[in-house]
Order: sequence, then C-alpha cells, then structure tokens
Amino acid sequence: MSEQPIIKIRGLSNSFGDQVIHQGLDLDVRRGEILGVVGGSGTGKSVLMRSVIGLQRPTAGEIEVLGENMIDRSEDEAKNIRRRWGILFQNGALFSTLTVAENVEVPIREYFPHLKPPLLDEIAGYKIAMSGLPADAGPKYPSELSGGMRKRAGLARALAMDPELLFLDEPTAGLDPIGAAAFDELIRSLQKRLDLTVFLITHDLDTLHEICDRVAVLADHKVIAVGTIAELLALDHPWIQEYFNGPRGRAASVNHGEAVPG
Ligand SMILES: Nc1ncnc2c1ncn2[C@@H]1O[C@H](COP(=O)(O)OP(=O)(O)OP(=O)(O)O)[C@@H](O)[C@H]1O
Repeated sequence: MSEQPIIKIRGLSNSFGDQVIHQGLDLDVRRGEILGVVGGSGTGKSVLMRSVIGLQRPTAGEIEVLGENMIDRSEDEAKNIRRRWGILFQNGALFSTLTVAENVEVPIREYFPHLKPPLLDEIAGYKIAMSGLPADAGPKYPSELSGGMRKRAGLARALAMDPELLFLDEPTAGLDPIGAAAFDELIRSLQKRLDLTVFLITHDLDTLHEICDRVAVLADHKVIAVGTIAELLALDHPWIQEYFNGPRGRAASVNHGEAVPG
C-alpha cells in the first residue's frame, strides 16, 4: 500500500446558515485502503462525502482527489475526474423506470455514447455478475429486487466505468446480518481484485472490524482521529471509547477474535 494519498482534504469547512458542520477538517485517504468514516448522527459524514465528490461546495478548504484539485473546476474537468470513481448512495439511487442492466449502462452511455447495445449489454452483464447478482437480474426492475440485491445493482453501476476509487454511503444499512456480512465480503474481494481505494461511511461495527484498514472518526466538526481500531482504542476520547468499547463495540471485537481491553 503506497503512502501517496488518493484523497487529500485540508482545512475543510462546511456550514448551513448558522449551523457549522465542519471546521478545519483534514483527512488523507491512502491509495489501496478501505477507509471507514464513523461519527455520531449529524456529524457530517455524508456532507463530507458530498464535498469530496463535488456535490457540496465547501465554505473553505482544499480537496484533492486523484491528484486533481476539486474546488472550482470546470464542468468538463469535473466530468473527467468523475469517471474515475464510482458511488453507491445509501438507498442505491437506482432509476426505478430502468432495468438493472439499463441502470448499469447509464454511466457507460454518458462517456461512450457511440457504444452499441451488444457491447453495452456485455459490459453490464459482466458488472452485474461481478456484483454477485444472478444473470437474470439484468432485465429486472429495481422494484422486483430485494434490498440486498438493489445494493448489489447499485454497486454494479458504481463499477461500470472501472473506477479506481469507490464511495460507499452506509452500504450495509438495512441488510440482515447475513446479507451484511456477504456484502462486506464482496467489497473486500472486489477491492483486492480491482485494486480499489474505498471511502466507506458506516455505522456497522462488524464492517469496520471486518474490512476497514483504517477508520476516521468525525466529531467536534473535524476528523479527531484516524487509525486502525486498535490505534483508536488506545485514545482516551469519550466518544471513541463509548463507540468501540460499549456493549456493541465489544461484541463486534469478540466476534472478530480481537482482544477486548479490561
Ligand atoms: N443541504 C443541506 N442543507 C441544510 N442542512 C444540511 C444539508 N445537508 C446536510 N445538512 C445538515 O448537516 C448535518 C450533517 O448531515 P449529514 O447527513 O452529513 O450527517 P451524517 O453524519 O451523515 O448523519 P447520519 O449518520 O445520521 O447519516 C445535519 O444536521 C443535516 O441536517
């Protein structure tokens, strides 16, 4: 794993009216890692992700993604960077009037408008299979799929353009524990196979233990700590201790065979 950050955030501030969300937030995401982002509800995890992908204009700060400055880019420049990442939004954000295959084809058509259906279908079929969906999922509409299958369809679309970077917003939310564990496994295996860097917002302690290389903690308007779970546990911050060392945190540690302090 290289030390060169694939996402570099410095001095990021975001506010809505009087409500300060981020102030002076710094964060590096290293190439090839799965970085988990955690924090209490409303601490601004989604706003952080939206800032990085250019959907939220920060009030101050610098954001570099894949070596490119993300602030004040022209639409053409932004489009060129966007094709290098994939995003799985919390609810899957699939177009309900398109089939799964058509959903996967949306970004491909945007960048390669001249590709003909046989090739488009072939690429979509490949991404659908890669996401662990059966081949017969392609012609189905999102409403015909289970929640877990919809997530996989969203993932297939996120992978459509062979991204280097994947943004996942609470990918296991709403899945049963077995479905969530299977989805974790899928993310880990895809990350290895495709050499992806993953920015992953989650509340799921099992996901953090199972697949995250490092975890960034949002509190007090910034990233207060980033490291492995063992490194975070060594810190004396009340939220971190409560989160990882509370009853659920301890159960997750035990389930993953880690030593639980005191
Ligand atoms: N477009 C917006 N306009 C005004 N306020 C917003 C906007 N987007 C987010 N907020 C506010 O910013 C705060 C942070 O929101 P965000 O969704 O990033 O939190 P979060 O950490 O992802 O929370 P959760 O864990 O509950 O999903 C919230 O108080 C939210 O209401």
